[in-house]
Amino acid sequence: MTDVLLRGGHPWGRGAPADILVRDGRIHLVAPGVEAPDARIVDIAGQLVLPGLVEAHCHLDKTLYGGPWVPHSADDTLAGRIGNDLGRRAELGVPSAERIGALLARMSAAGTAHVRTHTDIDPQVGLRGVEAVLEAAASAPVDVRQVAFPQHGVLINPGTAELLEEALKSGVEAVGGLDPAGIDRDPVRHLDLIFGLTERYGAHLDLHLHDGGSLGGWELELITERTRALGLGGRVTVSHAYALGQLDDAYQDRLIQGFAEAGVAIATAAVYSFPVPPIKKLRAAGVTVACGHDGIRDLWGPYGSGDMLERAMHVAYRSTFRRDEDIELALEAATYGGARALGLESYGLSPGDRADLVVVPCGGAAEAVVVHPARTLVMKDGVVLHN
Ligand SMILES: Nc1ccnc(=O)[nH]1
Repeated sequence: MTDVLLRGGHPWGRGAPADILVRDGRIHLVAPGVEAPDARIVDIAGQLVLPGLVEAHCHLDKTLYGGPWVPHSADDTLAGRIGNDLGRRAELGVPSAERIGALLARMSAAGTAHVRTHTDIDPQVGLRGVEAVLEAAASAPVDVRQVAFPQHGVLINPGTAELLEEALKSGVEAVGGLDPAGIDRDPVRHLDLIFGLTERYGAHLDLHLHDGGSLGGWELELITERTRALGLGGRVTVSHAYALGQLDDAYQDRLIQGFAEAGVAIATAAVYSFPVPPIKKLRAAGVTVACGHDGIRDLWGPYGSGDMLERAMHVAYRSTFRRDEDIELALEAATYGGARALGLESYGLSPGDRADLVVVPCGGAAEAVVVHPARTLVMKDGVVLHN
């Protein structure tokens, strides 16, 4: 593999420009004035270099991306969306490895290097979604990790718990959950079940929590307690966590302190009208914050482009961030935060890290988020994919 020398860019966070020499899929050297006569040289003077973007919450298996436009047909309730999804997915050919592949290609072109996707598991679809994602991921220049996701409930949907376990046995790396109270009606049993699977299979856990207000707050307490008691810090993520943004400051602060101590991460998609979790407070307390698109052009909603810089803009905008240092927090969620939530190793812009890189014609992080211009260069494991 030929060495690649990215000349004159600004690696994010370094301040001064530096050349980046890439060798054998890794960052070999980051320094000014690197000489590498045998390397392929790419001049990126004055441009910003970011580590590969991390899509930490999406639903690849549900996507209609790459196919004809499908007008949105669900009503405006969670139950309505779930019912519409169940009723129409077969007719629309969901899950489709071809559609998933089209979306992964788009994500990669926009600089996404790592994806965590929640794949529906239920007695009707079985593990077909898992298989479709695996098939598409096998030929995509993106690392894809799946969450076995009980979209249609666990306790209320007999056979689902067994399928979750089967998915973990087959190598799916994380187990999911869904509104232990609002959907499954028994939060303690739901959480004990999915935490039990997490522990038994050495898995990660990433749970959807739409339940709002004090009910959601109480569920966040139960999640924190279990994470702490089982020593699963760093392996547990709560996705959405709308409740966090709805609670009073004192309760919010208590929950956030608990996440920091127990090692619970928060993933947000900054969706529609629900409050975004308080990212500044979470980060100030040392809690990992990740972000993602949620559904991209599927039966749950028509939006989403696959571009994580654009998604970071939505996160920043919905967080009412205006200052550069605040907007940068959204980019942090789309990069290092996501990497921590997913447990990625060798992620970053230092020698020894995997050479997953994105270059944008911007002076800094905030501009990259707000403008999210076309990518100058995308590199995955040392291979230039797009330049
Ligand atoms: N926001 C969501 C997307 C898909 N499934 C869910 O349960 N929630």
